Amino acid sequence: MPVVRMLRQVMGPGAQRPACGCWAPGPPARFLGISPRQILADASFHFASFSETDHPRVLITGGLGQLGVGLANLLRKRFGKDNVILSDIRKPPDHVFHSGPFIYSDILDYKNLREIVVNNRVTWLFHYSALLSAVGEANVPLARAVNITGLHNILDTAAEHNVRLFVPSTIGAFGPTSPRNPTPDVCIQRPRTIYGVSKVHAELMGEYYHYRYGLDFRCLRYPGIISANSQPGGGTTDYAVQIFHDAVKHGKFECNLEASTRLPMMYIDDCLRATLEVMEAPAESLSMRTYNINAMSFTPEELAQEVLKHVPEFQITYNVDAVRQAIADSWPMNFDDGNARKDWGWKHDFDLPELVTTMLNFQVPTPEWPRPTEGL
Ligand SMILES: NC(=O)c1ccc[n+]([C@@H]2O[C@H](COP(=O)([O-])OP(=O)(O)OC[C@H]3O[C@@H](n4cnc5c(N)ncnc54)[C@H](O)[C@@H]3O)[C@@H](O)[C@H]2O)c1
Ligand SMILES: C[C@@H](O)[C@H](N)C(=O)O
Repeated sequence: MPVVRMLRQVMGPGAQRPACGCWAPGPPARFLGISPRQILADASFHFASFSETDHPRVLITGGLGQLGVGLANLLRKRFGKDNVILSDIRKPPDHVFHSGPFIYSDILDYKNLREIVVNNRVTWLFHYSALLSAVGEANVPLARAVNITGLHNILDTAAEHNVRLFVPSTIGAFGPTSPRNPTPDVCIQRPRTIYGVSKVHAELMGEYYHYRYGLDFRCLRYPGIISANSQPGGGTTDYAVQIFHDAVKHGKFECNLEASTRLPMMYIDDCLRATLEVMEAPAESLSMRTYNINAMSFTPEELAQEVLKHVPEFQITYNVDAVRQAIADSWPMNFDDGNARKDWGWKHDFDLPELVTTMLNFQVPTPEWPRPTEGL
């Protein structure tokens, strides 16, 4: 069988005529380096996998960060424990290792990625590996490798094996010349961090692979995400997580952003639900492939006022970190997510008062009120 015909079988008819109606003559050149024998083996594997199960077979990269374990919990409830594989380059804690499949995966290792996708018959991939805004500025070469080269490996693997791909973007994909209040889906994007540049690159490359090769690419721009039982990975919005721990433990908090710095934020349960909802949305409902999502927007001062309602002795002081402040000053203050609400029915559950109550309840579990399972 000619190589091109076999590749079309692997990628399916959607690969030839994507939603845009343009013709996608074939996969990227890297695919054509595969031997025909290998393609044949992979092709029969795919056909078997689609007929065997209604549930997607999921891989999460970078799954041991702030968001990945919560996402795995949510998806395992929905699709079954064994259908969701968490992966990372770090060693998982015991409770994560025993909660479902976990494997080592370095997204910079293209061959290993392909093996994982083929051997596990992966049909959905959530690509969470990244260096966030502040740690990215501290190590630009590593951020460039992980966030850009790693993304290329993911895109090629997903396109080659007909995998539906979710890549999160961020408020950090906008910059000082973007409209900031509110920031619409489509506007000027000239971020000034390597993190932001890599995320704009991811948005554009994913959309390009969609139109050119039929890749089922879906992307949400997340606000700063707030979670109680997972630590943030070195971003500009991390203060909005740490404040709750310090309020309960010490009754005070030293903030590394100025009191008036307004940023869009979201509770983790809303973020993970949005992620599942956009992945399950019918393709016809998606007028775009990259959407803003939003829930609330506040300053450190406003957050502190809300905390004060629950912790009357709470005090906030400010010791501004120049790097984080410059980043925050270039980001959106409010996010316009009207398209997500219109196209696939996005609706957040948590506003600021519910967020603060929930976060503080997590910090002080009582015997009568068992700790809820976050991210489910
Ligand atoms: N948390 C937020 O507030 C937020 C907001 C917007 C977007 N996002 C996006 O969501 C995704 C997940 O965010 P997070 O907060 O969980 O990030 P995180 O920094 O907490 O976790 C990232 C994970 O990637 C892993 N990683 C690093 N290099 C890797 C490599 N070479 N191969 C495989 N894994 C590697 C790390 O070990 C880490 O566990 C990221 O893409 C991030 O940009 C997060
Ligand atoms: C906003 C988001 O992308 C991340 N929390 C950061 O601050 O870098």
